[in-house]
Amino acid sequence: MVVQVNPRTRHNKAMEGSQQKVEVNVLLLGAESVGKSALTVRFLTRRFIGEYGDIESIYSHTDRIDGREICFNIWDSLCSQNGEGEGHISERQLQWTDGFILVYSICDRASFNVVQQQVQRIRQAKSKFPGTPPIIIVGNKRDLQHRRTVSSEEGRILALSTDCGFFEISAAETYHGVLLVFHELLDLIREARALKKGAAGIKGIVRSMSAVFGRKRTE
Ligand SMILES: Nc1nc2c(ncn2[C@@H]2O[C@H](COP(=O)(O)OP(=O)(O)OP(=O)(O)O)[C@@H](O)[C@H]2O)c(=O)[nH]1
Repeated sequence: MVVQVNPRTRHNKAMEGSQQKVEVNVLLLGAESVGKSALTVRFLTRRFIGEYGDIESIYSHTDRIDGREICFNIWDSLCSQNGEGEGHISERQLQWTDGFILVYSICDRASFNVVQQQVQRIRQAKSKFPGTPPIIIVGNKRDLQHRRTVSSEEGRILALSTDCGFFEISAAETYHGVLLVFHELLDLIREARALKKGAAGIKGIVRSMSAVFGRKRTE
C-alpha cells in the first residue's frame, strides 16, 4: 500500500494544449542512505538491485504518458557535498530543477529532520528564485515497519503544513509507489507551468492596457 497526500487539485491535462515533447528536471535530495539511488534506479529500470555506490549523476528517461512523450532528467544527488553540511542545496540545483523529491527513511529520524530543513531552505529561496518548484516528500523503506521511528502522521503533517505532496513507499518492494511519486510530481510541474504561463499572459494584457490608457491620459 502507498500512503499519499495531494497538495492541490489534480492538474487538468487539457490545460496543456500542444502535443510537443515535455521535458522536466527532477532533483532528488535527502540524507545519506535513505534510498535516493534506489528510487531513481527503480523508476528507470523497474528493478531494485540492492547496492548502488556513491555516484552523483543526471539520468535521462523518456516515457509516453497519456499519449505524450515526457523526458525526465533526474539528478540523483549525493548528501553532504562540498563540506556544506547535510541537507545543503546549491544555487545551481535550485536553478536547474523543475521539481523536488525529498527522501527520508521511515527508520531514520535524523533523515526526517534533514527533509524538514530542506523544505524550509527551498521555501526560503523562493524570493531569490521566484515560482518555487513543487516538492514531493517521500518516506522510503516502508517494508521495514518493525524499525519505524517516523510515523506516517508526521510525514503527512509536514507535507500538509508546507504545501508538499507526500508518499510513503518501499523502493525495495514495489515499482508502483515509485511510479506514482514521479507521475504526481510531473502533474504538479505541469500545473505550475500552466499557472506561470497564465500569469505571464495576464501581465501582458495589463501592460498593453496601461500602455493604451497611459498614452490617452497624456494626450
Ligand atoms: N529495506 C529497504 N532498503 C532499502 C530501500 N531503499 C533503499 N534501501 C537500501 O538502503 C541502502 C541505501 O540506498 P541508496 O539508494 O544507495 O541510498 P542513497 O540515498 O542514494 O544513499 P547516498 O548515495 O549515500 O546518499 C541500500 O543498501 C539499499 O539497498 C527500501 O525501500 N527498503
